[in-house]
Amino acid sequence: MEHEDKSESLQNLEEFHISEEYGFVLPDPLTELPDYYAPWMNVAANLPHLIEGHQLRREVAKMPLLSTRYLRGHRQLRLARLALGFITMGYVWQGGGRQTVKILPRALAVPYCTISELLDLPPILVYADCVLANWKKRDPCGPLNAENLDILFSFPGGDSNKGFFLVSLLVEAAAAAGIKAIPIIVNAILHHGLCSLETALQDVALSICKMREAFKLIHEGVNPGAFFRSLRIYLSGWKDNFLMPEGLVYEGVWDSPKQFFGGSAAQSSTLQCFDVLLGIQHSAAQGFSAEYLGCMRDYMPAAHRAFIQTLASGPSLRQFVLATGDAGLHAAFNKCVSELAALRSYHMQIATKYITIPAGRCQAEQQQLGGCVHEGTSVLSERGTGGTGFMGFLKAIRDTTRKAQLTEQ
Ligand SMILES: Nc1ccc(Cl)cc1-c1cn[nH]n1
Repeated sequence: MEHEDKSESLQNLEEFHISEEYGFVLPDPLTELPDYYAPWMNVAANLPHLIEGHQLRREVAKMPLLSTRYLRGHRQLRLARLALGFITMGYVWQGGGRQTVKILPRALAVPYCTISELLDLPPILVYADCVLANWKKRDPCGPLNAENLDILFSFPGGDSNKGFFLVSLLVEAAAAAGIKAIPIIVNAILHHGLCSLETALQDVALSICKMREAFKLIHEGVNPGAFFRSLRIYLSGWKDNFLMPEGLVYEGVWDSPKQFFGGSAAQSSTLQCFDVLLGIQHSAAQGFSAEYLGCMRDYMPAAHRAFIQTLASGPSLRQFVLATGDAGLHAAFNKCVSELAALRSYHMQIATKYITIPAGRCQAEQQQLGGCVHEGTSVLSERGTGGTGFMGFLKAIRDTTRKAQLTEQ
């Protein structure tokens, strides 16, 4: 397809399930399903209580095998997937990683895999579930801000769940203005609109700066110990995880166990979108494979994956800016790169506070008291929620981002 055609297809963000106001966030997620699905919704709504009371596995064993035929439309499918995803993670990790299970019962596995196939997403909780679709406004007419938001489902870990998922949501919402500028950028390249291009790049840079500002809310919203000891465990996956070396059997779906990565910020379409826009290509780095980021696209909603792929196959912004030799465009492009690098540096600071430092304390406890509750999950203390060598991963992508600056003309 010629660049012109691609530009046309990128102009209509709605076609890619992207909202001008919310970006990749699912606007106005549903909060209820038809009463037929009450067995799912009741368990998902009471997950922290059921897990802490060691009652979840018993409740799942009682769950009927429900048909997915009464689910209507994208939002009902997303809500059903969200509920089943939370229950699945709770079911697998309720022992904190020490008493893992090998089989997901069919009452969960069959509908979860059916819905996941319809949405072209893996049968494991992903960023698009727990961040992009796990929210509601307290006052529907009110603003999208921390005071007017709540989450739909939680794991054990108290209010830190709400803080973690809602701060991530606000980071994604801050990106909306930058994502909205992408079709303008592509159009400007194809029609040599240098002024509109410079303005659109300034919008992208400002949007990324606002993402970092939103990220700062994590300090008041999330307790490091609650995140490290609890929430993080429930976001873990069963691929490259020594606690579940073979993966998980999805009873009634596949005979052999399957492996899937845990939730990760690498599943954010926003970050991969800005990388593609700016021509930033990440390679292999300590603790994670080069194809990991590519693989994470399979953990994004299909329409968002398609947007990134269409953008990647379009004209190169980097080459265009270089070819113009325009100082204003050069500066605006580099401002986008420096803001993205600053966001990634900040992410490293947050990971240090919420994973590296608590992990060090946990290991010190192990040595002194002979038992840190997470000794069975020590591999995760070296890794982020997505099961990767997380600090090496974060540093590598931050450093690659920094190197993407256009050098002096
Ligand atoms: N913010 C997030 C939100 C959801 C999930 Cl699943 C993962 C993360 C994450 C992991 N590492 N940094 N952020």
